[in-house]
Amino acid sequence: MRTALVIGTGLIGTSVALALAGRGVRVHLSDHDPDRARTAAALGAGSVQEPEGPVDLAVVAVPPAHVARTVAEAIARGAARGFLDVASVKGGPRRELEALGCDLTRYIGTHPMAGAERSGPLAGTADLFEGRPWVLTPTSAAGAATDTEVLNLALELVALCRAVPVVMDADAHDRAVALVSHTPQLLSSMVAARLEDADEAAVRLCGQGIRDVTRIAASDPGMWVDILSANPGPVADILAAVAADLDETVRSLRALQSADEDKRGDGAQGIEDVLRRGNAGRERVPGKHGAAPAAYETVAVFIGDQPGELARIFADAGRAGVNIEDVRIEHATGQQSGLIQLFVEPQAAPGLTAALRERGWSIRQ
Ligand SMILES: NC(=O)c1ccc[n+]([C@@H]2O[C@H](COP(=O)([O-])OP(=O)(O)OC[C@H]3O[C@@H](n4cnc5c(N)ncnc54)[C@H](O)[C@@H]3O)[C@@H](O)[C@H]2O)c1
Ligand SMILES: O=C(O)C(=O)C[C@]1(C(=O)O)C=C[C@@H](O)C=C1
Repeated sequence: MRTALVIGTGLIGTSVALALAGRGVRVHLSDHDPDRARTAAALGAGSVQEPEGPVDLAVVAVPPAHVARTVAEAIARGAARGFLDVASVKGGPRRELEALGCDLTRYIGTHPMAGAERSGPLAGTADLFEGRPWVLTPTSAAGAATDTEVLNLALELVALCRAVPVVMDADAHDRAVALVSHTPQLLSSMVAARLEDADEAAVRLCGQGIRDVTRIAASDPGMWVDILSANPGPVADILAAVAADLDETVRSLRALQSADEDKRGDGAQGIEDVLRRGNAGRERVPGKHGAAPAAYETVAVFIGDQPGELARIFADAGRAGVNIEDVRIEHATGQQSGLIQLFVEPQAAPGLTAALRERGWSIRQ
C-alpha cells in the first residue's frame, strides 16, 4: 500500500494515520471539522491536501451513525481502490450500506479492538493497535462478496498497524463485543455513577479497585450512545443476565442480615457462588500477547514520584537479569510516592527481591 485516505481524524483515525505514515505510506487526512484534520497533520499523521486520484485504501473512522453515508459517498466518488471502516459495530453499518445500494465488493467492515477513554486527534498514538486483535468481516454473499484485493489491502493495513487479524461474521462480532466491550462500558459507567453524589469523605478513599473498574467511565457519551444504538439487542440480553445476578446477590446480602443462621448460610453461599463464577470468567481473559493468562508473582516496591525513579528500578531489574512481564502502579493518597508492582515469572521473584533490596529499594512484604 502506497497511499491512504483517512476520513475522520479522531482518536482512531489519527492513530491509524500515524501508524501508516510512520511506515512510509502517503496519508491524506479529512474530517468534517477541518481543525481536527489540521491537528492530525501537525502531529505528523499525513497531509490535509486532497489526493490527486484514487488512493489505495480509504479508512473511514467516523462515529457509527455516520459510517454508512461516509463510506457510500467515498465509494460513489471513486476515492480509493478499497474502502473500510473501523466502527465498533458491524451488522448495522453493513445493512445500511446495502439499503443505500452501494457496491459492497470494494468494502470491508473492520474493528480494531484497541482504544481509549479519550477522543480526538490529540489522543492518537502510532502504537495504539500493536499486538491487539483487529476484526475483519469479509462476506461471500452473492453479488456482494468482498473482493480479494480489498481483503488483502485490509490485511496489509492491520499488518502495518502491527495488530493481529481476526476474521468473523459481522453479527457474531456484534454479539461478541456486546459481551466483552459494550456491557463492560455500561457497567463501568453505572459503578462510577454511584460516586456522583457520594460524600467527599467516601470518595477520598478511592483505591486501585475502583480505579480499575471505572477507567472507561470517562468515555465520550455521544460516541457510546451511537455504539449502543447500533447494538441494543445483544447488549440488553447480557445486561438482563447481569441483572439476574444482581437480584440474586441483593437477595443473598439481605439473607446475610437475617437473624436466622440457615438464611445467613444461604446468603454466604450465594455470594461465594457469584465470586467463584467471576474467578472462572476472569481466568478466561487472555493474557499477554493473547496467550493463555500466566500466573505471575508480584514484587511490590515503594517508589518516589520523581523523575528517574521508574528508569532506576527497571534498570536494576535488568541488571538482575529479570524480565518484567507486566507492571502496575498504585499512587499513595496525599504523598508523593506509590507502590509499583512488578509482575515476574515465579522463579524470578526471590532473586529480584534480593537484588532490589541490595540496591536500597524498600520492598513490601
Ligand atoms: N474509541 C475507541 O476506543 C474505539 C475503538 C475502536 C473503534 N472505534 C470506532 O472508531 C470510530 C471513531 O471513533 P473515535 O474514538 O476515533 O472517535 P473521535 O470522536 O475521536 O473521532 C471521530 C472523528 O470523526 C469526525 N467525524 C464525525 N462525523 C464525520 C463525517 N460525517 N465525516 C468526516 N468526519 C466526521 C469527528 O469530527 C471526529 O474527529 C467510531 O466508529 C468508533 O466506534 C472506537
Ligand atoms: O481500552 C479502552 O479504553 C477500551 O475500552 C477500548 C475498547 C474496548 O472495549 O476494548 C472500546 C471500544 C472499542 O470499540 C474497542 C476497544
